[in-house]
Amino acid sequence: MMVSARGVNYHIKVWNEGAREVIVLLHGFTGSVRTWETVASLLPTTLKIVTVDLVGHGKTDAPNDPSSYSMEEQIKDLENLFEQLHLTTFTLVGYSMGGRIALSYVSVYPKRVKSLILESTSPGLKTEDERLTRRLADVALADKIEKNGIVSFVNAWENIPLFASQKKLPSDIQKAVRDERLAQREIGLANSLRGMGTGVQKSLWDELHQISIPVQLITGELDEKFIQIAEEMKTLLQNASHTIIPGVGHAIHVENPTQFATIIKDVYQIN
Ligand SMILES: C=C(O[C@H]1C=C[C@H](C(=O)CCC(=O)O)[C@@H](C(=O)O)[C@@H]1O)C(=O)O
Repeated sequence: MMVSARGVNYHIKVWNEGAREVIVLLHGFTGSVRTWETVASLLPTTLKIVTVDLVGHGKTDAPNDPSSYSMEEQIKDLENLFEQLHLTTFTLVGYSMGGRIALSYVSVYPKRVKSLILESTSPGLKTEDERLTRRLADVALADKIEKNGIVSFVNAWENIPLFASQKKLPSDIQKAVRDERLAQREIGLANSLRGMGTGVQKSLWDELHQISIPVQLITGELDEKFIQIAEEMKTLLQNASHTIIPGVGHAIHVENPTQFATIIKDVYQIN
């Protein structure tokens, strides 16, 4: 379905519409609702699964103005969408960029979220120096995406060290990830980096202690950088656990969807 917020038309996919318990899943950079198809197929029909193509991604509009992609505008849109969809309470799941958005959403709009599951993500960067350096890198990448096109970008992106562990996956799974990325629009990815890249968003490190709901931090054993980030986040959050999934890297839901689905089912005490 398409739902409009602030004049941005969002594509939303829902499984099990009539179910009572609700979970909302937010994909990462270069992702879409397709990200969650395998995990959704492993979850029970008693769980309503709501997935959103974030601004500039999937079938959601990709505005030309980078300011439409700010974290503040994205979480405001999500609140608008959740209101329109009558989602009163749910568990919110975010992968990577989607995790940064989930954390940002909860920090501003806490009332709907019963618990958080954060996969391979961060609360932003602590210092202005780090943010400036990252902003420059992300803007350069954004310009490169627009100059060289989506195929060139995906060829490079799928080969960054963060995704090395995905090379051992079956070719059909690797192809599904690649096809999902190739289906993106250059303007959408470029403006996503410019508007809500890791270096653009404000740091939430000093706000983590205010989050009282249960937070499950999940990282892959092969993803050292985000293991360390999760370990530090855990010390600052009021009610957090950190699970390291053996033998996988950054995209746990891609590399071990069964384990990822089990973590979700455990939240709802579903066997
Ligand atoms: C490379 C780094 O940061 C990027 C990596 C992961 C994030 C993401 O959402 C990627 C999802 C995917 O392609 O599977 C992305 C983000 O948070 O926006 C980061 O730009 C890094 O080393 O931090």
